[in-house]
Amino acid sequence: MESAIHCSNLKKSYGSFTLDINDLHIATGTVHGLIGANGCGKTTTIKLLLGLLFPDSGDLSVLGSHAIGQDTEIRQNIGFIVEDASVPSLMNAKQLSDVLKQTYHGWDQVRYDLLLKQFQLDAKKQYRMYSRGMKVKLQLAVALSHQASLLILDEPTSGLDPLARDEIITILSEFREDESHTILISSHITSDLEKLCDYVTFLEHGRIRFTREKDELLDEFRLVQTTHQMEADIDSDAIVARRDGSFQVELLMRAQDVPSFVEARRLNLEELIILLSRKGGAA
Ligand SMILES: Nc1ncnc2c1ncn2[C@@H]1O[C@H](COP(=O)(O)OP(=O)(O)OP(=O)(O)O)[C@@H](O)[C@H]1O
Repeated sequence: MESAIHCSNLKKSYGSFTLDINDLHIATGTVHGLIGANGCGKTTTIKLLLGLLFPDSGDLSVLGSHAIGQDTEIRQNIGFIVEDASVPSLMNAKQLSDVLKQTYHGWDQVRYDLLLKQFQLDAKKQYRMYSRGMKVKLQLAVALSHQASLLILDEPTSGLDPLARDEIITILSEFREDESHTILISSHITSDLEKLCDYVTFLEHGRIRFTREKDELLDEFRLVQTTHQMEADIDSDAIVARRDGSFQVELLMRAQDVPSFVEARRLNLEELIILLSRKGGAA
C-alpha cells in the first residue's frame, strides 16, 4: 500500500525523554490512531510530521516530502490540529479566512462558512475569546476547507462536549470515505478512536509498543473474570495481563487460549489498552 506517512529511525530528545520511532507506516486511505499515556510522545510525533519540530536524526516522509517544514506545496494538502496552532489571538474567524484564502490554492469559502455555522462559531469573535472547544472546532473548519488529502490531528475531540465530539466523528468519517484521504489522529478518548480508526499505534515512553489493525487486535483478546480459586486451573503462561480485585480477578487472554470452563467477553479498545499497559501485557 502507498504510504501517506513513513518514518524510520526518527529521534527527538528533550532532556531524559527520547522519542524513538523505529518504523511507522501510514497507508494512504486509512485512519490511523496514535494512543499512549501522558508524555509518551504523541504531540512530539505530530509536530515532527508537520515540520513544526526538527528531528535530531532519522527520516520522515509526508505525502512524499522528506522536508515537510520547507515544502509549502505539500503543506497545501495537509490539514492539521495542534494545541498551540499559530492562529493570531486578536483575529476573528472571518479575518482568518481572508488570510487563508491567500495561503491555500484550494480554499473553499463556502465550505468554511458552512462549517462555522454547523459548529455555531461566531465569525466576528476574536480567537482569544473562544473556549478551548471552539478553538479546536475553528482549527478543524480550517483543516477541512482547503481540500487537504491528509489530516494530522492532535487531540481533536478533547475539550468537546459529547454532541460536538459525535459531530466531529461524523465529519471525519465522511472525509475518510474518499479513498485518497488519510487521517492520523491522536486522542485519549479511546472510544472516539475505536469508532474511526483502521489501525492503532500504541506509544510507550517514546517508543512504538505496537501498530495493529484495530479489528484484528480487538478480535485477538478476551477478558476473563473469574475467582482467585478458579484461576489456579488456568495455564499461567496463557495469561497476558491481569488485574486483581478483592473478590475476583480479571485476566487478559488470547481468544484461542481461553479454557471452556470460564466465561469470556470481548473488550473495547480502552479496556484492552489499559490491560496491555499493565506490566507484563504484550500485543
Ligand atoms: N518543548 C519542550 N521542551 C522540553 N520537553 C518537552 C517539550 N515538548 C515536549 N517535551 C517533553 O517530551 C515528552 C513528550 O511530550 P509530548 O507532548 O509529545 O507527549 P504526549 O504524548 O503528547 O502527552 P499528552 O498526552 O500529555 O499530551 C514529555 O516528557 C514532555 O515533557
